[in-house]
Amino acid sequence: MGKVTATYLVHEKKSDLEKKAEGIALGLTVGSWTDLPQLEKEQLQKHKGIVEQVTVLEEDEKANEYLGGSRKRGLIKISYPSANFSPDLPAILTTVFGKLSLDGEIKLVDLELDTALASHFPGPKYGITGIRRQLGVNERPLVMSIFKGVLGKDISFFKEQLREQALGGVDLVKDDEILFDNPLTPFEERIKAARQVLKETESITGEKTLYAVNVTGKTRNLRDKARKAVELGANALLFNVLSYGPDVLQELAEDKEITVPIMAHPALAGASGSSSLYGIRYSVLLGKLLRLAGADLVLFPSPYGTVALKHEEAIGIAKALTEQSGSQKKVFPVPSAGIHPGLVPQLFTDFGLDSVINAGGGVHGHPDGAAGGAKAFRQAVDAAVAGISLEEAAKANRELRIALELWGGVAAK
Ligand SMILES: CSCCC(=O)C(=O)COP(=O)(O)O
Ligand SMILES: [Mg+2]
Repeated sequence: MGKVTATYLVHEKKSDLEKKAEGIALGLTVGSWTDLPQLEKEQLQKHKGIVEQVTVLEEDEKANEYLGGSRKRGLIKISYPSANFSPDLPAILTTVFGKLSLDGEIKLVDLELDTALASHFPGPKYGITGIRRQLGVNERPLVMSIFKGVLGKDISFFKEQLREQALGGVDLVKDDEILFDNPLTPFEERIKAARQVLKETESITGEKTLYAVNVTGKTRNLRDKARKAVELGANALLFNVLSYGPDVLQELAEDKEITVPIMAHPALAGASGSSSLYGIRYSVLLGKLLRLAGADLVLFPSPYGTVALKHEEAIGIAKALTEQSGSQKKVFPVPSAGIHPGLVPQLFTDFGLDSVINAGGGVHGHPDGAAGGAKAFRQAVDAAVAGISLEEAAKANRELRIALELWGGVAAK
């Protein structure tokens, strides 16, 4: 019989951790157990949660101080039989962390699906290899930029900004996640305009650029909107996955007519992932779950910029996206937020060749404009891959030199 196994970090005031674990395993499955007649116990056996492991950890002084008293701390691992739920993310999440997420100091820190259950989640359609194949770029991290300041501007502004970014040499350009359908830059117009601009820039640079259009609006319209985007020539989609739920992403990712990579934005993730006591660990929320749901690229805050995650958390997300996981394709990690060319060597050290360097302000804020900003990033990436320091590379690369003068450089640790 198949199963899903969840690991929780608990800070427990009252019971010992073994008792707590047994309470969860029963409470989330068959409920009360001990008072039932033998026959009923046997019938329920196949539905009962199993406590797989309880690991007692040292108490955390900071957590105790915050919670106002001593707490037993530990990891509890419980498996839930597949007989209890249908093979979809809403059912799995409700089983392992539905009511439980409301029950005191408990955080979901890992989730493992056995092979039978995982077979219901094909994962990314394209992943790292598929996207590299589309772009014809294999030897370096990709560079992505973000439209900025488009709100209140019309389609000619959008086209000009796209042209600059693409001429500077970025591999992908994405809408900002806060750009929704609007009269000045309507969804379909953006796609058509991008198609025309990127055809022109490719004829100049010889390089392909993907544009990820933000698929937004009511859930009931998303699939048709995404299909229409593809029909109009969109070559990637951006999706605010947590505003809708991972199952909605899965619906888009598995649709046979949606034949372009999907980029997942982490908007709202902090509400579930930022606490050390509650919620869902980022490596599960933005890593495992989004890979299961079929994201081809996942954005998350890097450890360095304006909105920063702890180093181990950012690495944990990237690991969940890229480690071997059955037959699922690997997903591009996109560490983001406040990124400038001076951070590239450190990002390359942390996230490696198979990652995407992504920036908005760090491209548009360049004194030479977005084209200069994009060039500075490409120069920094080439230097990092060649093992040349940014200072050395800046001697021969004007745009990089200007960027370093403005934002500084950070030597990789
Ligand atoms: C919080 S990760 C997503 C990054 C993002 O959407 C963004 O707009 C970053 O812009 P920046 O100017 O900080 O590069
Ligand atoms: Mg943004």
